[in-house]
Amino acid sequence: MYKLVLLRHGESVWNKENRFTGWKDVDLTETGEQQARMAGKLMKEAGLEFDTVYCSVLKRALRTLNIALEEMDRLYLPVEKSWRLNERHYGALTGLNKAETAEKHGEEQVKIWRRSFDTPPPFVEEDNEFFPGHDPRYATIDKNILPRGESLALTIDRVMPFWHDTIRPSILSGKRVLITAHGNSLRSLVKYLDDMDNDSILALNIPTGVPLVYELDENLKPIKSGYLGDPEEIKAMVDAVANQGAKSS
Ligand SMILES: O=C(O)[C@@H](CO)OP(=O)(O)O
Repeated sequence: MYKLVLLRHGESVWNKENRFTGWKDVDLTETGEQQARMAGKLMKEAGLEFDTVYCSVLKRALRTLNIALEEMDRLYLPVEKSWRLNERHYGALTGLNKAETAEKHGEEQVKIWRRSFDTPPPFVEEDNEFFPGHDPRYATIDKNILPRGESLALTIDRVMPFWHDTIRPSILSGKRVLITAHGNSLRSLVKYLDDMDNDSILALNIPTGVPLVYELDENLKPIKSGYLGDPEEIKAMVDAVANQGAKSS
């Protein structure tokens, strides 16, 4: 039996401002830092140990990871960072307020953009500030594979090679793995692990800063999974994520 822990970053500045974030590299809020500390505390109390960690290259995930590892006194653990674990790229929606976008385009359209399986947001052109080709951290990646906007399906297409080539072999070699990433890159992994169909993934919302622990069999099929922490609080956090696309009035 293998254990795998998935951790979404704590609340970010743009989560708080209810803005489509994607690849914009925003920092944690104070609440986000507290959530990261709590995540570390819960993992420590649960007796979880890790041999290696995988994280996106965005600071909200990296800082969440560092705070949680500090809480566990495990800052020394090796961390492999990959752009493939980044949040899905929100294209031309990046930076827009989700409630205002719902006022303008309707809640249904915002739900389609946020949660449908394969409808991408409008793409950005290469001269747009949110095209990742301008960011030095992506300088070694072929411009043609850098996203200009992604549906969940497109996100899955770039997350899963990292799972198959790197994370899966690492787990199968006996390493205890923590993955710190984002709402939609983690939804991609959960969809795969739990073998969810394209409709049921629509309803899946992952709360910020709450460790999700999987027990996996020898073929990495889930035996069981669950969040660490108070179930009622977690439910409220999940509902809050789902409701981010509601009109404010
Ligand atoms: O804005 C984003 O990048 C993501 C995560 O915060 O939002 P959503 O839950 O709407 O996909």
